[in-house]
Amino acid sequence: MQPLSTPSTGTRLKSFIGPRPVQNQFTRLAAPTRCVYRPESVHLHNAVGASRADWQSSCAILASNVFSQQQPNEKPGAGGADHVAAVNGHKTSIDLNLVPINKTNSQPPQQQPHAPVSQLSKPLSITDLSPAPMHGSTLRVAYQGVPGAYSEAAAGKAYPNCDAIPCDQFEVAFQAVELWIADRAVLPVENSLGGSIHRNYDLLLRHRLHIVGEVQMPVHHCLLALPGVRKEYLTRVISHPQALAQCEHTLTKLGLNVAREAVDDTAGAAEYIAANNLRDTGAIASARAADLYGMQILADGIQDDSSNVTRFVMLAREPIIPRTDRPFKTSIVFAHDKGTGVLFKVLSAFAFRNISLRKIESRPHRKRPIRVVDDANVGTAKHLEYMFYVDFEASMAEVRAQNALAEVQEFTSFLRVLGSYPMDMTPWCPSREEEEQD
Ligand SMILES: O=C(O)C(=O)C[C@]1(C(=O)O)C=C[C@@H](O)C=C1
Repeated sequence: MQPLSTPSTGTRLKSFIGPRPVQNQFTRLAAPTRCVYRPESVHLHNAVGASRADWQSSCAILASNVFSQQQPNEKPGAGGADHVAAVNGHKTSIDLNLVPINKTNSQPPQQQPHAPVSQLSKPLSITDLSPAPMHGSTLRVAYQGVPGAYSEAAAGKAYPNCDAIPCDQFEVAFQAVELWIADRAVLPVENSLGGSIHRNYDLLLRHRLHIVGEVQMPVHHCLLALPGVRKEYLTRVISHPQALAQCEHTLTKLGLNVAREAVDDTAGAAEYIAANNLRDTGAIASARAADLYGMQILADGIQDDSSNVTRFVMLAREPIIPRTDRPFKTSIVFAHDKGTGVLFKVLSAFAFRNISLRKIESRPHRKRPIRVVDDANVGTAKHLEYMFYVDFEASMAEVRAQNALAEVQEFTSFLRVLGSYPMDMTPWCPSREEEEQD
């Protein structure tokens, strides 16, 4: 991909979190578009504190899609709602009036209550998942970092030929989409070596964007320095904290006696060294960053594991219509007030429907960090409260997923669907190191 910069700003977007300056590039850009578009920005799902009724209506909207998507012979997962009611002793989704399961599944196709196939609009195609931008030009995709960052490459993989818009913080990328400066954001959520990028989990909850896709990218790190600098001259190595974590052991094995310092992004580290002519400092970044900022590669493939991969999510203002003709993943976040075995019950809502869970993450509940528990015999105890993020392998267009969520709703005080989106099924690409060995 050619070097990209913000088409409209020519520079990286900066945050205006906290007191806003009277005028800067960001506010100048944001103000007119915000007035025009904000009222039209309708969201199916709600942020923290959303009522149950709101969520139910969101779920009902998603549920209505199932009638145009569901194949006549599709059944919910083995051990459907009836089975769950018997095992868990909780109400099934039939009581919640979300999906009339019995009718849908027991009647022959011609008697089903939903629209006949002939009445359906034309089949959805891949372009429905990545609709053309409203303004009719190239899709604008916000990412965190500067050109040469892995996130920029992920934006290019998710949306080939997009205009990638560099942002100096994750939160700015969220804001860029919310304020219509960008059409999408592509942000990292987890890495095979470094684990979850918690900041983005927290931001997903604080903002109202929807996950509309995911891409997984092999991450191949290099140790960069200014031309002529040798490894022995380095006293520190700077990079994104995830990149430092992913190369921790290799840096030691290289015999580098260096301080490790975290900066905002990998390519930004290379840019900083070049801009300040720092001959004692190395950067962990991509080979493309070396090209862009005139750095030399001192060591190639320095990640601790050659199968180092980062998963990115694509975010948009509106959700996509979930489908059943390809593997989908759904991401939810929930909290519960109290109760015994709530987590077990929630997870069993998926297990009994044969829905595989891909990931569970818990984060401290910002609004209620601590709960005081009165226990007459023992005294007052304090528990941390958590938000739970779960990714499961099913589409919200599937009856079994809707029923699972209807049941989860019974146990939780807050539930939000972050997105139902196609899974990245791209065959694994070996890293350059592995290719060379073949
Ligand atoms: O700094 C970058 O280049 C990024 O794109 C960020 C980021 C991350 O946040 O995890 C992305 C992929 C790699 O895992 C390392 C860093």
